[in-house]
Amino acid sequence: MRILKFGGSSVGSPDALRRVISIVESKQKDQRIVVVVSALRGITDKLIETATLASAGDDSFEDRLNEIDKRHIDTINDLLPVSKRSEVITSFKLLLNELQDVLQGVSLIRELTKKTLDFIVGFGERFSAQILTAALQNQGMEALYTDTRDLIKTDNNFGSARVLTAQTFQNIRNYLEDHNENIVVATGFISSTENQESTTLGRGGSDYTASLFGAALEADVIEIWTDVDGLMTADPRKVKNAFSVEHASYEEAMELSHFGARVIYPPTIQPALKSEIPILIKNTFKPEHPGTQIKKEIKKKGGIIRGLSSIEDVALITIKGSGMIGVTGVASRIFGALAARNINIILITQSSSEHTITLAVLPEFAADAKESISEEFSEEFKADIIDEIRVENDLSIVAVVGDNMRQIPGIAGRVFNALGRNGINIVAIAQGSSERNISFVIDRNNEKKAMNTLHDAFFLSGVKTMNLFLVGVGLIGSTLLEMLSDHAEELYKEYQIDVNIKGLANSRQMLLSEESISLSDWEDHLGEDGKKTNLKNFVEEMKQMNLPNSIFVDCTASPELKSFYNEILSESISVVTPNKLANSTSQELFDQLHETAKQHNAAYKYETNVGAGLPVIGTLNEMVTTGDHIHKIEAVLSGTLSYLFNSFDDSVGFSDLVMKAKEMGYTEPDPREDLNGFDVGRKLLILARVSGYELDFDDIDIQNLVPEEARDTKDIDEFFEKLKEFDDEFESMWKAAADEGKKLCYIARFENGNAEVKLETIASDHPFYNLSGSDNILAIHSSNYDVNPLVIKGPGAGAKVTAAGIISDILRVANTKAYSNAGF
Ligand SMILES: NC(=O)c1ccc[n+]([C@@H]2O[C@H](COP(=O)([O-])OP(=O)(O)OC[C@H]3O[C@@H](n4cnc5c(N)ncnc54)[C@H](O)[C@@H]3O)[C@@H](O)[C@H]2O)c1
Ligand SMILES: N[C@@H](CCO)C(=O)O
Ligand code: NA
Repeated sequence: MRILKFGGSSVGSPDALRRVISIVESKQKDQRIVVVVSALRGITDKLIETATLASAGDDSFEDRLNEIDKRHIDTINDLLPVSKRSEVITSFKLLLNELQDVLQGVSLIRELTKKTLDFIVGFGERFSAQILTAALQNQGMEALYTDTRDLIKTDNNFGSARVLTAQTFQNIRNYLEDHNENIVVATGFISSTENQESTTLGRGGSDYTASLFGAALEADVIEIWTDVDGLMTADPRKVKNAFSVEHASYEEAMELSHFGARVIYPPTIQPALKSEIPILIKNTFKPEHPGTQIKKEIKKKGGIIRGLSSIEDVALITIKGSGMIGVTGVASRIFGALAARNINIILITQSSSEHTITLAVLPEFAADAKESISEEFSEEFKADIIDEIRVENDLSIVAVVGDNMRQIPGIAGRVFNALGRNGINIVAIAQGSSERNISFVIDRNNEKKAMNTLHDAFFLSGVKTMNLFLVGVGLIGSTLLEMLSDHAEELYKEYQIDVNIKGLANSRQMLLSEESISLSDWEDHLGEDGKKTNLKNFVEEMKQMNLPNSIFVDCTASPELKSFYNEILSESISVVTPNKLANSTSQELFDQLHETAKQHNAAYKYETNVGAGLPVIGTLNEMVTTGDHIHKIEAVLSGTLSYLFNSFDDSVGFSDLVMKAKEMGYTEPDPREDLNGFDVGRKLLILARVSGYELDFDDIDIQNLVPEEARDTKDIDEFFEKLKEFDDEFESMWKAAADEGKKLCYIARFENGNAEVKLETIASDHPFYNLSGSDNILAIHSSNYDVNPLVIKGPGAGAKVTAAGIISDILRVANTKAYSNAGF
């Protein structure tokens, strides 16, 4: 014996119904089956709406009724050949007339009791079961229409009646004995009292019906057919990466359902659980998918955590008082007081000192709950044993669920570590008494973020989803996007990192999107869907999106962005930047950004500030944190200037060479920044600060190579024109050096707190003499590198090397930030 239950979506359209028919056909061949059906999708709601309109005396309830009529007639016409229609249409119309009479009555007396509403909504299942029965018969199957109000008996708690199980089970067994049909088509959701008054089984009622049949008939399995692949690891509307689990225990399924997983509701499992009948969740639209099997004992495989669930909106009530210490029965008195008002406690925690008890309830019960507790403890209030009962709103509960959690220590630690790394503050924690769940209360606006963070941490076997917000899509920014696109697969395979672009901006337009922005046609997307750029709004929207593992990338050369970094880092959003301006203004800002990053578990990475992709900042950091002392740094830090002096000969003018450097992507957007030594000065300043020295830009002695007359040129074109006039001057400078077998070299030097950047003439025995192309070189003298300095050398400018350096920073953030799933 097998029970099959089809929910509203499975009988939502004639096409869906045809699928149901073929599933039923394949199952009934070698055994008897019970098919439980819900109303056609949307019909239950429509019936409620119709009844409500009628009770308000609004005649438009007739229109709704006509819609209900048409929907069913259309379904019948679509499913059955003309010759078979009249019989089922006749019985449908009879039912519809009955419904119309009741509605008319409701409309006349302007009153809709729960009892009447139960009677009215029950029509949905009666309609659908009749139609399905006729359609199965039409395919040559032996199907029997069954009105379950004759079998399932309840008390008279209309709206959500309690089942009288013994009598119900007996009725079901007798019924199946008295009939021979191979397929029993039963109306889900509906039942009746012993006086034959219609009742309904409440939320998830049709599942309950199926479960009752299963238990009564000791079925081999209860199959719940729906429109998803089974019980999911999390609500897929909240967690994009959620997937269906193959197995779950009854308890796990209930814990997950308790917190709102919509596939199955707790009471519906009870009868099956008691009789240990397996439940199979299947997808009507993908019958080949294995779905989820729910049974008593599940093999201890497939992870510790079964799933995550959440309640989006709860209120927290905290009862505080020193007098509660050691007083027994406080908790049970609270339970009693709330139970007396039918208030369900979702979660309860007690601080270890027992000074406070915190409990969560649905927000609509908060005021009532506070009142009932105040009344219960009025004496204690007077005696100052209890000082305060506080209500907090706009909170969510997230629960991590899994049977195996009991045996494995440290799950709670992992949970809170992952949340902490994403700046999610926890208001209260409770380990369920079953030890199958750890629940915690957080701000409501962090719910989705927390779910995604934990899902990544526990289910994605190491895959880290990084969310990027990129401002600046010029040379470096667009090269970064191109490289991310080219290497996406590799990043995923080799590093288990999934990079998603969630925001883009240039100086004109900006675009933020919950859907990841395509790496291949971001340009069109930004152009077509972008809004006018406003950095404040960009940052605000990014914060609102509140995604886990977010990184803000500044690929502009603009001084504007640095003022947002601190705010961004305080939101636990990491910052990765090739833009040097934040680190090279005040020492105060430099210190503040590092401090904020530390405080909020965010990363602040700027390896490409110096030497593009060369590992300069990382190396210095490593040296300093391992206790080394940096004494002196001597370096060539400008890719542009290195290139200019390495490539100079008499075949090309200096200004043309600068133009070439710009075309090669070595220069700053404004090449005057390279030639005036500011770019190098900034880099030296950053190196000194990273080495632990306090220094300001003004402390650096900088030699400006831009001729006086070309400094205040109004734009870059005019600058190049002016610069041309000095080609001869630069050439003779170069010639003078070359004649002596020497080279020009723009050197940055930091020693004993003194910093200078200037053009020098170096001989062939100088270690910097053999540089080529855009090479940078650094000689770092420290306590550990005493005799010979540590030398770092290589290409120090260019779009590709810089973008690669930014990707390395992103990988570093991913590795420190997203909590990987290694070992679980
Ligand atoms: N070229 C290199 O080798 C190299 C190496 C290391 C670091 N960098 C740094 O990379 C950064 C980017 O350089 P680039 O050559 O790509 O510059 P670019 O001029 O080509 O691009 C800058 C981008 O930033 C945008 N932008 C500018 N101001 C903005 C604002 N206020 N708001 C929003 N968007 C704004 C522009 O629209 C453009 O998309 C610079 O800070 C540079 O110092 C470059
Ligand atoms: N304009 C810079 C880019 C690297 O920061 C240079 O030439 O070195
Ligand atoms: Na670097």
